[in-house]
Amino acid sequence: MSENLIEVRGLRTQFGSHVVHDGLDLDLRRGEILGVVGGSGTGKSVLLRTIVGLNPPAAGTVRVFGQDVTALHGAAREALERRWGVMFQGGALFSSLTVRENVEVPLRAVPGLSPETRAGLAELKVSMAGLPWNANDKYPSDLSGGMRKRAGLARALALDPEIVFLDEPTAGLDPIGADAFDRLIVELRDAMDLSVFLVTHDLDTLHACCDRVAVLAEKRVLVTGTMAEMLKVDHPWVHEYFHGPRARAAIATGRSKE
Ligand SMILES: Nc1ncnc2c1ncn2[C@@H]1O[C@H](COP(=O)(O)OP(=O)(O)OP(=O)(O)O)[C@@H](O)[C@H]1O
Repeated sequence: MSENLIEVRGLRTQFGSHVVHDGLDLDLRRGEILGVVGGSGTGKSVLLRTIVGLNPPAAGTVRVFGQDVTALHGAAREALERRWGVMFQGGALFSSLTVRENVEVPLRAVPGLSPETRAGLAELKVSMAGLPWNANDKYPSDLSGGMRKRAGLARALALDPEIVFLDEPTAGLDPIGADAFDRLIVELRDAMDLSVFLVTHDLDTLHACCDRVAVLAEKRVLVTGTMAEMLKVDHPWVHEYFHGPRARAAIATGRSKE
């Protein structure tokens, strides 16, 4: 059985009296691309933010690489954070920095890197994210939405992470751009031995990339499994999502892993 890099157990998250998650369990296995889906507002982004320690849970445990995220502080916490990269929705780039400088931000935490080495490493990640050489000196405002997402991905890869968190990477992309991004995710997973936590609404992405899917509903992970297993789940939202017209269109494109 493969090792779990992330283990969430009995998670409760809430804002005031608004309970977002209650009794949520989730695993991310080493080497897999896990798609996290659910209706709008079911707490996919909050779950991502909670796992990376940006949102303290009200109850439950979040273990990443076997360590309790909420219990670590200082240097131990920073060391853990260096083992993952996050691509937030919209890229979350610094608008006053060029693409290269944005990717250099996480590298500044690495002691002993000369400015030239840091710039070289950043340029390598920009290239791995599929951006042309001349993108390095551009500002986020000079880039298309798809290029901004690739720049956000390059920054997430800056420290050679073991886990990458992607929040709706294909949202807002045209179908060709989204297709290319899906392929890039799989290529990078294979090339860099990544494990990927991927929040998405995009059924094409689930078909093209994901080894397993976790469905958020009723404040928890209602079901986890392969796409084939999702088709057999007898729950109204899950059935509608995986059998609706968009699901049929995604299957018809023939990009399915299976
Ligand atoms: N900082 C916050 N303060 C208060 N409520 C919040 C905060 N962040 C998120 N929420 C609420 O938590 C719920 C889940 O939000 P979240 O963004 O995780 O949903 P989502 O499943 O990612 O939605 P979508 O698919 O629309 O992006 C929403 O009702 C949202 O309003």
